[in-house]
Formats: sequence, C-alpha cells, structure tokens
Amino acid sequence: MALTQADPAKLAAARAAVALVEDGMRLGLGTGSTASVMVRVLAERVAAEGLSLRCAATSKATADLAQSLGLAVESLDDIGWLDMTIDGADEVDPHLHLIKGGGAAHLREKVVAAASDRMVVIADPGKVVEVLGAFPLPVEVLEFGFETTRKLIRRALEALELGDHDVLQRLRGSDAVVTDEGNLILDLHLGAIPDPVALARALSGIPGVVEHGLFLGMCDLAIIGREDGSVVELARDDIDADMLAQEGE
Ligand SMILES: O=C(CO)[C@H](O)[C@H](O)COP(=O)(O)O
Repeated sequence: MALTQADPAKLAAARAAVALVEDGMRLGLGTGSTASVMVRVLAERVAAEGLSLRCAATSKATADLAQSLGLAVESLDDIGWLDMTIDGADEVDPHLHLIKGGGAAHLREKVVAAASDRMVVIADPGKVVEVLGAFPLPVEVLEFGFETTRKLIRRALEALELGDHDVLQRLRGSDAVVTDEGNLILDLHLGAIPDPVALARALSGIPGVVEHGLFLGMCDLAIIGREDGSVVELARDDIDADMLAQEGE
C-alpha cells in the first residue's frame, strides 16, 4: 500500500515517531498496520537522507516488508541493544499500559521492547481507552497441554473475579493461528481489566502461557495521530511527574 493511501491518523503518528529517529540509531520495528505505515515512512526518510540504521524486526512480516523497502534488518542478538522501538498497540490507557498482540506478534514485540532504551507507541484515537480490556487480551500459549492451559487461565480469571468470559482460540478461517514462534493464541474476552498488574502476574504464573499481551510500564511515549494530521503525545515522564505531585498533596 502506498503512503498516499494510508489512514491519515496512522500516517500522522508514524511521521511523528520517525521524526525521532537519528542517524546511527539501533531501532526496533513493530508489527501491524500502523507499524507498517511507520516502516514505509522510515524507508522513505532513510532513502532521502541516507541515514545509517540498524533494525531488528518484531515479526517475519515486518522483516520482509522492511527488507523489501531496502532497510537493513539484523537479528536482535546481533544488534545487542536498541535505542528505540516504534510499535503499534490495540489499546493504550492513561497510564500508558497497553494491550498488544492483535497481530499475534506480542511475544517478539515484548522481547524487542524490553531490549530498548525507549518504546514509542503509535496509534489512532480509536486505540485510546480509559480502562483496558474491551479489546480481547491475546495470550500466546504452548500447543502442548493447550486445553489444560486454557483451564488454568479460566481458573485464574475466576480467582480474580474476572471469570465466566470467553477464552477463545484464535483462528484464521478454520485453521489455528500459529505465531512466528510456533505457538497458539487464546483471546481473553474480558470487557474490562480493572487490575492489569494482578492479571499479568496471574497469567505469567501459568506454565503453558508463553506471553500475554499486557505491556505494563514499558511504553515511554504514545503518539496518537488524528485524521487532520495533527498528533497528541503522552509521555511516561509526564505521568510519573503527575503521580509524584499527587503523592505530595
Ligand atoms: O500488537 C500488535 C501486533 O501483535 C499490533 O501492534 C497491534 O495489533 C496494532 O495493530 P494495528 O496497527 O494493525 O491496529
């Protein structure tokens, strides 16, 4: 898809994020439709300005796209550490907590974000929520013991009084969605997640869970693009400063 056909809100967010890229940076490239727009904007800038970058991709799809546009993609281990990762999200709350994994790539996305000095999230206004959970929470699980893991997740939801919601295997047509790491996805249809920290802890404690899509305390800056081409930025530093001010009151 050409950039001229890109959704204006996604394009605005992507342009603002790519403006943060400096020559010589080691960059993490996210996955999804917004991240794809960002990869295209980035490739344009690299071609125009001759920037020298080292990029690690969060999925095979992003690696293929980036390489097709002339960006050099290396393995995360070869690069070692990243200055910044730019990625999309399915939901962003006022604490910059995220739900990710709508593209089934949240495992690699979390590994890459955790190896970055800075995680920048780009999104359109539809992704901004007061409380996470309207978007079904993706959980990557092992194929081994799949039904047992689903049972353990249901038990954990009950213990947190989040029980009685659908825990559905993600399918494409009638086939199971299989992640880049060869695992399966369960989508937790919760409606609302009042305590994301408790849910994250509970899910991480289940052995068959490889990784859940809650990104808590990882996002440093959210750039929300608007249809008119403007952006709104929410930085973690501002939130921390607000919290400190409230604690001091
Ligand atoms: O987490 C992701 C992939 O695993 C994506 O970043 C998320 O699903 C947002 O995608 P899009 O920009 O297409 O709405």
